[in-house]
Amino acid sequence: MSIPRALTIAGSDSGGGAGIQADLKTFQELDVFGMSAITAITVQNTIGVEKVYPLPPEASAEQISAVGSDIGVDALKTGMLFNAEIIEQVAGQIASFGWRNVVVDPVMIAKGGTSLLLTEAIQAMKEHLLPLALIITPNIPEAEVLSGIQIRTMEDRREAAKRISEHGARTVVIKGGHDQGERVIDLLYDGCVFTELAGRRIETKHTHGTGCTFSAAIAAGLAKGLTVEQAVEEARAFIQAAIEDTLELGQGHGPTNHWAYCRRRVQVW
Ligand SMILES: Nc1ncnc2c1ncn2[C@@H]1O[C@H](COP(=O)(O)OP(=O)(O)OP(=O)(O)O)[C@@H](O)[C@H]1O
Ligand SMILES: Cc1ncc(CO)c(N)n1
Repeated sequence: MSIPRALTIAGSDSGGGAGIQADLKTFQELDVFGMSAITAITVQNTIGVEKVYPLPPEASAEQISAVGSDIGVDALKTGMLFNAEIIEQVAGQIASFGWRNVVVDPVMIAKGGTSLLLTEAIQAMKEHLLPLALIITPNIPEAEVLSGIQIRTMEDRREAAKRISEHGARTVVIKGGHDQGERVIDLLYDGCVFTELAGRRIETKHTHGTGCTFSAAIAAGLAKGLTVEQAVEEARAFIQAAIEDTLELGQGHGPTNHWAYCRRRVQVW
C-alpha cells in the first residue's frame, strides 16, 4: 500500500506558523506525504507580514504539474493565492488533472491586516476556484466577502453558507475563530444539512496559522480516505490540541503546536 499524498498550493511564511510551512508540518504529523506549490513568498514573523513577493503565475502551474504528473496527489488544499492570474493557473491545473479532494482555504487577510489576496482577485476565486472545491473553509470575514452577507448571528452564518455553496463548493465550513463566546463553533453545510461543531474557546493570542493548519489537516484526512465529516472532525481535534499546547514563540501572534495532537495520541496508547 502506498503512502497517502497531499499537495499544498499556498504562500511561504518565513515565520513557520502559517502557509506552506504549517501545511507540510501538519501533513507530516498526520502520516501523509506532503508536497508544495509555492504561489508567493512572504516576509513574515509573529508580529506581521512585512512584504509579499508573488511568484510568476506560471511558477504555480509548473510546480503543480511537476508533482501531479510524477508523484500523484490524493488530496490538495489551496491557501494564499494572492492574485487573479495565479488563481486561474491553479484552477486550470486542478481541473485538468481532474482532482476531486480539493480543500479551498480562501485566505484574504493576515492577522496584522496585510492583504494576502488582492480585492480584484475575489471574483476570480468565486468564478474559477469555488466550483472545484469539495470543501471551502472561510473564516467569518472571508465568508462575509464571499457571500455578501454581514454575519452577526448563527442564522446569518447559515445564510452565508448557502450563498457560498451556490458558487459550486460542495461543503462549506464557516469557522468560528473570529466569533465571541466561551465555545468556538465551526458551522458545516453540505448543501442540505447544517452541523455545528463546537469546542472550548482557548484564551490565547497564539493563533497564527490556525486556518492554514485546519485546512491542511482536512486535506490530510481526505488523502487517507476519510469522509468529509471524519476529516473535518479530526482537523478540529488537531487544531484544538495545537492551540491548547501553546509554544509561546515570538512577540506577537505565535504559531500553534503542530506536534500536540499526535503526542497526545501516543500518550493515550
Ligand atoms: N481561540 C480558539 N480556541 C479554540 N479553537 C479555535 C480558536 N481560534 C480558532 N480556533 C479554531 O481554529 C480553526 C481556524 O479558525 P479561524 O477562524 O481562527 O481561522 P482563520 O481566521 O482562517 O485562521 P488564520 O487566518 O489565523 O490562519 C477553527 O477550527 C476554529 O474553530
Ligand atoms: C503565507 C500565509 N498564508 C496564510 C496566512 C494566514 O494565516 C498567512 N499569515 N501567511
